[in-house]
Amino acid sequence: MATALEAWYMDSCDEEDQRKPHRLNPNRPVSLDDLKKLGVFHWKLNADIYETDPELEQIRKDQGYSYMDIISIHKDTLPNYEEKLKMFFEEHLHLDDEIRYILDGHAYFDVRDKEDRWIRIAMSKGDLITLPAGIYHRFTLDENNYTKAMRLFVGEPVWKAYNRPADDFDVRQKYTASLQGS
Ligand SMILES: CSCCC(=O)/C(O)=C/O
Ligand SMILES: [Fe+2]
Repeated sequence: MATALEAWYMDSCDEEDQRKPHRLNPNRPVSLDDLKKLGVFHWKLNADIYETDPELEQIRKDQGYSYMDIISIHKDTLPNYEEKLKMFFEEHLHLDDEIRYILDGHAYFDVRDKEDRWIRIAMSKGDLITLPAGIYHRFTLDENNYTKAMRLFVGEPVWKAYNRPADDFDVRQKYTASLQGS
């Protein structure tokens, strides 16, 4: 039985290990509907059949995700592992949507809500998530220190990240405008 995606408001993790859950006490869960209001969408798929999965094929067709590759994030497989993890955890935005499908292992995506508070999204095998262009976010492994993820993209991929502050980009202004009234 697939477990639902879990997300929660974070405590401050300034000094402490970023890989810990960093829940508030008491926990303050965030629903899939709350995430949708921020432009964050989720699908649960069967990652055991990702190479032939018709559901994944349909999503790629519907959303125009023409590009895909697979990244394995582990100290033994990812060149410049420490440096990359540090970079992924810097608060940033992209000019395009970020689309990631977890094929194995675990990871956290943190996104800012409308009031600039951090929400932590726990990703595990079978979770496909899309973060909208212009949202401030960051990424980390959890305490298992491993994930394998499919990266999807519309057209030729652009991985460039703009660290905060990046408020002058059109994409950021469009994103914040899209939150008004949501
Ligand atoms: C799971 S892919 C590595 C993380 C990444 O590419 C990114 O932009 C995180 O925000
Ligand atoms: Fe990113």
